[in-house]
Amino acid sequence: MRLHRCEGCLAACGRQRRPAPLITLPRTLGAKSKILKRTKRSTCPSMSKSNCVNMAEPSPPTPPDNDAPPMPWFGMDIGGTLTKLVYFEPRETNRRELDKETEVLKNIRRYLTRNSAYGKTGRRDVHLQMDNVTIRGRRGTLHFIRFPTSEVGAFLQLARSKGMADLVNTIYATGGGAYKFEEDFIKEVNMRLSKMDELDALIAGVLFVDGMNAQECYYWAPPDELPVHSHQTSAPPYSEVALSMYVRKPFDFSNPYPFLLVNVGSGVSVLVVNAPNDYYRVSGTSLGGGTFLGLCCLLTGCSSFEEAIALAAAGDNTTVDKLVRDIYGGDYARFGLPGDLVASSFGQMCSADRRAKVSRCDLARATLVTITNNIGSIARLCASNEHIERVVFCGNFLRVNPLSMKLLSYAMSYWSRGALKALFLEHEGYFGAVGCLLHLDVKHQRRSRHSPPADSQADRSGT
Ligand SMILES: Nc1ncnc2c1ncn2[C@@H]1O[C@H](COP(=O)(O)OP(=O)(O)OP(=O)(O)O)[C@@H](O)[C@H]1O
Ligand SMILES: CC(C)(CO)[C@@H](O)C(=O)NCCC(=O)O
Repeated sequence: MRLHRCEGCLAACGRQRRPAPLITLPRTLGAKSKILKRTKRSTCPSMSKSNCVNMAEPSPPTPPDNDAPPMPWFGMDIGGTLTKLVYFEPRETNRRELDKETEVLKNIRRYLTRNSAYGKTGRRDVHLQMDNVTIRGRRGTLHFIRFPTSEVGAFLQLARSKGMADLVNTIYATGGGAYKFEEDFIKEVNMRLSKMDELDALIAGVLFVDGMNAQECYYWAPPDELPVHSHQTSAPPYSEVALSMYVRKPFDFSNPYPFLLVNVGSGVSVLVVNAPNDYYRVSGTSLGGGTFLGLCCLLTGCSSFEEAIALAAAGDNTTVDKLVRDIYGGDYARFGLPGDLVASSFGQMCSADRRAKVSRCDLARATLVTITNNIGSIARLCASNEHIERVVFCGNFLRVNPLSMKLLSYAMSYWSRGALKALFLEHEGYFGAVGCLLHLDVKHQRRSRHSPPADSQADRSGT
């Protein structure tokens, strides 16, 4: 069993990560989520606590699937900032593959699974690895790899040097980069990109991963779980002191609909999800993770997301922002605006004196708070317009960023007087790539079995 490492988590959570239970990928996306939901609630014995412990027991052998697409299986999400690659490593090699398995395939597997860093910027998120996943009757491990999209050229060179191009002629890809870099893939490594819509892939990935990992969905709350607006503490409820008390708790997402999905990537998309194949994009904002990082680089001279987050964690936004009390001298009680609330983000920075005194950490913190609160406000308005109570935040902006998660949790709860719940997902920014990997299954199936087109958004996507 792997010990969960909550990267960047302020509190060392030290909880044990359970191996993912055995799930069979169903035939269509529509059926898939229904089956996953049913499985998670009742029919899959491995989902119960005792059975999850039993996952260490030997599982039945994987049935041979002569119809499966050839290995290696990848799903790729080429986003505005980061490219995410999900690799399925089969546990056993079937007879057909034993005959056929080339040195190249073995080398690729070894290279991907024995390293956690690739070149200068590629990283495998080992703590997110999912063991004992079953896709198309094949049991194996999902590996999660990311690199900056600006390094796609280096990735293509690596793919060529590892001989991947000789083995794989089609990569299943999503995200804007699947369109933008299509010709580069053909020119550089003679690989075709089979494209899937990024929001279809995102939802398919969220439902699949949540179905496999009982601990996927969680929330942050004060230890006593009292609604945040009823707290009577000396410190403002959104201060460092109050937020540092928040603890992470698992949330049972087995009955998810409807929910609002807020994907905070470079930009932000807000989706209303009513059912696996019934969703729409209700809103979005260009003020997202890319804005946070871009502004932080400009204002502080930092050069990485991790550095920006570390600066923000050590900063104080009240030296940068203008608070209600800076304007009113206290609360604006008539309309319920506490004195500690930010009245104007960066509102102090018009003063030359204050600019001279401000620190890099404070600037990073104010940038984080500004972007996070804006996303929170948009999400809250969308949720109340759509009469939705559960707001699920995902995307890599939340990576190693518990501060934003806690701020969002506080804001959702406070401004809705406890009606809205902010939820988070462990595999943050990888769902699009997972959705793509599943699409590989659906597409191959359709090609090989001549089955009628599945009634799913994924199947209507521009592939
Ligand atoms: N190592 C990192 N390098 C750069 N940005 C990072 C990193 N880790 C987290 N981030 C944050 O994640 C954001 C990108 O998130 P994500 O990968 O979900 O979106 P994307 O797919 O690149 O963008 P979009 O969906 O808008 O095309 C960045 O803008 C940044 O705020
Ligand atoms: C353009 C996408 C969908 C690319 O992932 C994303 O960055 C986004 O949703 N941006 C916000 C665009 C808007 O203002 O609605």
